[in-house]
Amino acid sequence: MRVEVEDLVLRYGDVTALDRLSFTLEGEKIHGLLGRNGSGKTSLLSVLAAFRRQSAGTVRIGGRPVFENGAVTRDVSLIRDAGETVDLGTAEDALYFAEWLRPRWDAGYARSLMDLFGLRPKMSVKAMSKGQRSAMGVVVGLAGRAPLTMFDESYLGMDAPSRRAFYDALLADYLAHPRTIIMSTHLIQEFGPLFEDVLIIDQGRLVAHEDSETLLSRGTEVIGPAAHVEAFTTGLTVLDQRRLGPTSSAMVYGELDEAQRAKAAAAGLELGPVGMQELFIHLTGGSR
Ligand SMILES: Nc1ncnc2c1ncn2[C@@H]1O[C@H](COP(=O)(O)OP(=O)(O)OP(=O)(O)O)[C@@H](O)[C@H]1O
Repeated sequence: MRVEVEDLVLRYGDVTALDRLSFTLEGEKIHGLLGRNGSGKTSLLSVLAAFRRQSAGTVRIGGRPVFENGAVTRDVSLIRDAGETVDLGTAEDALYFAEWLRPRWDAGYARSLMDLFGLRPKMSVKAMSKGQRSAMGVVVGLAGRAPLTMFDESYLGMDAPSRRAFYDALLADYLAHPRTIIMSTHLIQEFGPLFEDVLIIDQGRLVAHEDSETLLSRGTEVIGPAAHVEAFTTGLTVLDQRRLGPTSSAMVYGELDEAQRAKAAAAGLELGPVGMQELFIHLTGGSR
């Protein structure tokens, strides 16, 4: 599902939550949406799902405007952090309601996901714990198979085994039924390996949009004798530096060319990868 966002602005009174965002998502991929608290992730997903109308700019999904357009919103699903179910009735009622709203609903798959997360059909939705509500949301999001499916920190309250189950189920179902998935998360180390493409926003603006491989290739860890590390990294963007006795390690940002790699090898330096989380911290300005 093609998602085109152009000069998107969303204001809440005096607060500009999205500030002229532009990007295009193409093909069926799992996209990671990363940003610090208050950076505008929920605001962006809410506009894509037509829960909110933008203040300015355009949003097209599958080439069509999304707001108040039932033909498009049927194909779009946003699961927010506390799940996406009404507080009335039982889990079974919630599934019935979800099926009614979602044309690609797979009832058998929904039942098997309920089992996976230990949810019983007769459970009252109101009495569910935070993690159970999130799991219920994940069931609705996955079994709905919407061509554009978005999860906004949908795992909140879920324990580590349940999050792992969500990760595995999402990946398996995406491979069996490719679709466009956007997932916002603060758990970058945990969910980062799922992302083929990453969008990073900060204060309502886009600071990076790249495939994960390219993004990761911009960071390198340089390890070796302190004086050699220092000489090698002079003039480079150093994100972080640590020293342990005579050895030092520096994290540098920016792709290294062949000549630089050869120079590092000649100086006895080891070059290694940097994690997505470190790059994210750098791109969004470190501590404020
Ligand atoms: N209903 C609202 N009314 C007024 N301001 C709002 C409203 N919702 C969000 N904001 C503001 O808009 C900005 C973006 O908020 P948003 O919830 O989109 O961020 P987020 O990236 O999802 O944050 P988090 O990671 O903390 O969930 C923030 O400054 C927030 O205070």
